[in-house]
Amino acid sequence: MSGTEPYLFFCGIKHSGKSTMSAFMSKETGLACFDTDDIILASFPGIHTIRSVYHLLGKESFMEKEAAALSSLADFKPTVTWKGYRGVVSLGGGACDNAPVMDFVTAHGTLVYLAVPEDILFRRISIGGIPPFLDAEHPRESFHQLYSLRNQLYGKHARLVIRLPDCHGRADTFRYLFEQLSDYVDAQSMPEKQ
Ligand SMILES: Nc1ncnc2c1ncn2[C@@H]1O[C@H](COP(=O)(O)OP(=O)(O)O)[C@@H](O)[C@H]1O
Ligand SMILES: O=C(O)C1=C[C@@H](OP(=O)(O)O)[C@@H](O)[C@H](O)C1
Ligand SMILES: [Mg+2]
Repeated sequence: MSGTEPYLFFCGIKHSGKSTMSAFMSKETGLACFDTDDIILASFPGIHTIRSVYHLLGKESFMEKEAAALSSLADFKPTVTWKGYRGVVSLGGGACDNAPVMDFVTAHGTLVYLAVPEDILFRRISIGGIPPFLDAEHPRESFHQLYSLRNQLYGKHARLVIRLPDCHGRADTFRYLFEQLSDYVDAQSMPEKQ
C-alpha cells in the first residue's frame, strides 16, 4: 500500500446520494472515505453547512477550495485497500464544471456517476429549501436546465454510469451499487481474452 493506488470517485447531481453511498462503501470495504464538501467545511469552523460556505465564497472561490481539498488527498497512504483502490471520494455536485477537479480525478482514479432521475432529485433537494445555485423564482425550470447539462457532462466524463433505483431505500440502493461496481472492477482486472 504505497499511496499511489487509484481512488474511486463518486460524482453526480446534487442529492444523488454521493455522500451517503460513499459512507456505505467505506463501511462495507474498510476503505477510507473522503467528501470534498466535508474537507472544505472543516476549514470554516464557525459555519455549519456547505450551503452557507458556498453562499459566502461564491462559485469561483468555492471551486478553488474544492480543487485544493482534492489535492490534499494526493499523498494519502491507506491502511486498507479494496480491489486495488485506496479510498472512496464523494465529490460535490458541481465538480463537472471544475476543470482542475476533473483533471485530478482523471489522473488519480475512476469516476463513477451515480445517476438518479430528475424528479426524484428535485424532490430531495426541495426538502432542504432552494439552494443558492438555483433561480429562486423558477427553481424547477432552473433545476431542469442544470440537470440536463450536468447529466450530459457526467455521462461523458465518467468511466462507469450506475443508474440507481429509488424504490428500495438507502441500504438496498447501496447493495445494487456495490454489485454493479464490483462487477465493473472485476471485469477491468480480468486479463484480456487471447
Ligand atoms: N437511495 C436513496 N434513497 C432515498 N434517499 C436517499 C438515497 N440516497 C440518499 N438519500 C437522501 O438524499 C439526501 C441527499 O443525500 P446525499 O448523500 O447527501 O447526496 P449528495 O452527496 O449526492 O448530495 C439525504 O437526505 C439522503 O439521506
Ligand atoms: O451542485 C452543486 O453545485 C453543489 C453541490 C453541493 O454538494 P452535494 O452535491 O454533495 O450536495 C456542494 O458541493 C455545493 O453546495 C455545490
Ligand atoms: Mg454530498
